[in-house]
Amino acid sequence: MAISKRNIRIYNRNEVITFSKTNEAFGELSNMSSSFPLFVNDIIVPSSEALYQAMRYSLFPKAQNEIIRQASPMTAKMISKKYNPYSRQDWELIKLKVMRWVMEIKLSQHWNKLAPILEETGNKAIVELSYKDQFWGAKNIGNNQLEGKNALGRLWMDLREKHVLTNNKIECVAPLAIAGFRLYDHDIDTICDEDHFLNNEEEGQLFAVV
Ligand SMILES: Nc1nc(O)c(N)c(N[C@@H]2O[C@H](COP(=O)(O)O)[C@@H](O)[C@H]2O)n1
Repeated sequence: MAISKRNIRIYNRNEVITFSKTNEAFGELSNMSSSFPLFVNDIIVPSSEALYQAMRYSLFPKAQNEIIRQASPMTAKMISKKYNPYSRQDWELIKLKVMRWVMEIKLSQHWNKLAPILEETGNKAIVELSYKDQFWGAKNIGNNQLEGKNALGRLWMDLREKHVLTNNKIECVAPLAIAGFRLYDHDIDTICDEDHFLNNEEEGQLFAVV
């Protein structure tokens, strides 16, 4: 799909942190990672990709359910494609806000894993390296240059600056003020990190007392 030239960035590949495949360096930052399930309205959503795609159909619970049932983030995206004609009409206008909301939940609920990874990126630009997606990522244009809007990388950089570098953990994520922002026919609650996902050390301590 052609994208407007506004907000396009060019990065020198040698000067930035890139992520692409989930099993490679910084792959945790990809929405295609299945290691970061999310907890929304008492529902476990297997990946950030599934949550983002499900919100595209926030008035169509059947599509949401089929997307959220997928353990594989890529399959969730593929299932979502099938329902594209039933997308929210305002999707192109709200999708960046929705992605930001999803990423805040991911960072908040997996702070112990993700904050150190974002810290490790220092003050370098973070870029989602893509073969074709110049909206969410940037692609190789030769001469060690990457070109794209890199929306996902830029959202991570903003979260890094506002929360990680200032050690300002996100405790609660408010729902977006968007009409019909619903999951399975219910309004979305403010989502507070109540340790739904204990890390191994915390789990060990819990079991040690009983
Ligand atoms: N692995 C992968 N393959 C693609 O073909 C992609 N376009 C992406 N990008 C990710 O897809 C999500 C956005 O989906 P929409 O194009 O808005 O439906 C987002 O998670 C991108 O990071 N990844």
